[in-house]
Amino acid sequence: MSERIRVAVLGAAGRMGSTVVRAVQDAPDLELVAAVDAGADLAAVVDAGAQVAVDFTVPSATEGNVHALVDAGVHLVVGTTGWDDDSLARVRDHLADRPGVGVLVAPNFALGAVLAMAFAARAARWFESVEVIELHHPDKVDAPSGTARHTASAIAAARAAAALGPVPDATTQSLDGARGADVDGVRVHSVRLRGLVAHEEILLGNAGEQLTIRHDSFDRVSFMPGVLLAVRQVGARPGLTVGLEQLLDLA
Ligand SMILES: NC(=O)C1=CN([C@@H]2O[C@H](COP(=O)(O)OP(=O)(O)OC[C@H]3O[C@@H](n4cnc5c(N)ncnc54)[C@H](O)[C@@H]3O)[C@@H](O)[C@H]2O)C=CC1
Ligand SMILES: O=C(O)C1=N[C@H](C(=O)O)C[C@H](O)C1
Repeated sequence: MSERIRVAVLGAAGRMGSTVVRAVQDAPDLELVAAVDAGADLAAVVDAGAQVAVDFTVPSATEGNVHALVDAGVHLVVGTTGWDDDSLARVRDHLADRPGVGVLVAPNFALGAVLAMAFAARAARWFESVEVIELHHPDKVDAPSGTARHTASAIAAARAAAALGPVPDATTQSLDGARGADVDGVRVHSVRLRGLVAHEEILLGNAGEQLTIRHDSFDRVSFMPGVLLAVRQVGARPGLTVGLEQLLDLA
């Protein structure tokens, strides 16, 4: 058997990080060499000889982790949310000075969620109306979800490419937030409910018909095949890759 990929997990005590630790330990071609959480020195990751680090931390920490480990020549798989065009551009610029290092940032590693986003973007040009609803556990720290932002942006881009006008909406809000957040002209609604894990619905409407695309992650194991795929491939993808769809022939 060829050499195992040496993997570090950042945020290892968290809901996702602890699930990734188990998945890496169970994968015969991967070796867990470091599992760190808040307060740990990232030098431990480098000293352990990690080739790939997986980051499931918090939006306020993830970009700093990425820059520090890119400097050390470690490839990164990032699932933490909070990324925007500016922070992604900073990583892209940094990677231009570190040829050979790869960073993959994906808002959702569940294969069904990635497919739902792709289907929604494909369908968007054929519908007058569209709204996105994301539903999560109440311990989630951010809203809207990274997945919902990514979904809405892709839908907006597809609508723009098809020269569709704005989504019709004659409503005046009598209470702020009643119509959800506006992501590139697409309304996004966030539900937080005990018992949920991670769910998304894309509603597409035309006169007399509705298409609903829904994805449910009932358990965090749903994210693991995508995370492990990214760990295995990121070293062969220098530069910045955004979205697991890039690895699934869906982009
Ligand atoms: N891309 C995807 O498929 C998914 C992404 N997520 C995202 O992953 C992130 C983590 O989610 P959860 O695991 O539910 O959160 P969590 O709160 O359970 O875990 C976060 C962990 O990161 C640790 N942490 C904080 N700062 C750190 C630092 N500087 N270095 C190392 N560890 C640090 C915390 O102590 C905690 O243990 C969120 O942004 C969430 O939206 C969650 C599920 C799937
Ligand atoms: O915090 C979560 O749980 C999740 N976060 C990601 C997001 O914000 O899109 C992915 C998934 O929805 C679970």
